[in-house]
Amino acid sequence: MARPYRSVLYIPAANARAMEKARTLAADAIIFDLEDAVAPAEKAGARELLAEALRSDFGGRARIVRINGLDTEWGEADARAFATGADAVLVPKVSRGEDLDRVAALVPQTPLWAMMETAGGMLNAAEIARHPRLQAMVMGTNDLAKELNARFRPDRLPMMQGLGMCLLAAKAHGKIIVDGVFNAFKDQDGLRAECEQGRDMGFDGKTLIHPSQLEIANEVFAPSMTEIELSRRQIAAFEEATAQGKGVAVVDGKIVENLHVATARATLDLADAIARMDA
Ligand SMILES: CC(C)(COP(=O)(O)OP(=O)(O)OC[C@H]1O[C@@H](n2cnc3c(N)ncnc32)[C@H](O)[C@@H]1OP(=O)(O)O)[C@@H](O)C(=O)NCCC(=O)NCCSC(=O)C[C@H](O)C(=O)O
Ligand SMILES: [Mg+2]
Repeated sequence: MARPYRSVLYIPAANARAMEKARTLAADAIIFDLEDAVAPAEKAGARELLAEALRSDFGGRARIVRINGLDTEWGEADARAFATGADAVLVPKVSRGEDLDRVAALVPQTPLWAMMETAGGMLNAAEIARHPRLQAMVMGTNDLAKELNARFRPDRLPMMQGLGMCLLAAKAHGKIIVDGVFNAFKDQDGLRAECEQGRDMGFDGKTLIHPSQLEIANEVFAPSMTEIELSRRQIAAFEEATAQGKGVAVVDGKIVENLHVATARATLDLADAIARMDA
């Protein structure tokens, strides 16, 4: 990853004040939402407001625009309006690779992100992940729960199969993947637990709905000082072992092989990218 995606904050594109506030918030990326967070009567106005907002600077924050589906009356105009000027266009409710083709044609120069939030999308995750224009997947756990008629549980058991299938697909094709939102935005302990679970599974970060969620996501999805220090020692020990003609080193009583060194280097690369982002 050339940049971190620890915290990916949704902002309704009809909310001028929140968009202005975003320029000062510690979000790695912002999803400007034209879809579910904007009422039908506000869609056209939100599109214009967002186009104007994107003409000025959001610092190093990645600017993602979530358009309406092309099966709605707004989708095509959204895609045309943000064919340039955003860092990516996020397509809602992607169920097959071909759902990305039409948007790709309307937006020829901008990377695509896909909302993974339908039962079909889970089943076709590999086909979607291998789409040549796709850069990232975003879990849409609210829509997925609705389609599955699943209940929200702290352990997210009903979501696990879908989360796992999308993770496997994204990792197999080298794509970024960001976890779904935690709806109870005043529950900091619940958010931390869900971030920890997502980090343990391998997600690159979490989508968020409120600024109060940024700090926890940024902390949980960043390498800790302990992980950074261990990575440095693993790399040094492995290089020393290699210089002595050995293929394996031992650090803290655990073996270190070249695959562990690859993980250690990725950890340090991410820490560097975060330091650049926070500078
Ligand atoms: C949830 C909210 C409606 C709460 O809004 P509000 O009551 O205004 O919150 P606060 O009074 O606590 O706000 C304090 C200040 O923070 C600013 N604010 C609030 N939210 C945001 C935000 N998302 N980004 C930037 N700034 C924000 C307020 O303007 C206040 O600022 P100030 O006046 O200067 O003090 C609201 O947070 C909200 O609308 N959140 C986003 C909701 C959203 O985008 N939903 C759609 C995406 S989720 C989804 O669809 C996922 C997926 O598709 C799925 O299926 O799961
Ligand atoms: Mg959704």
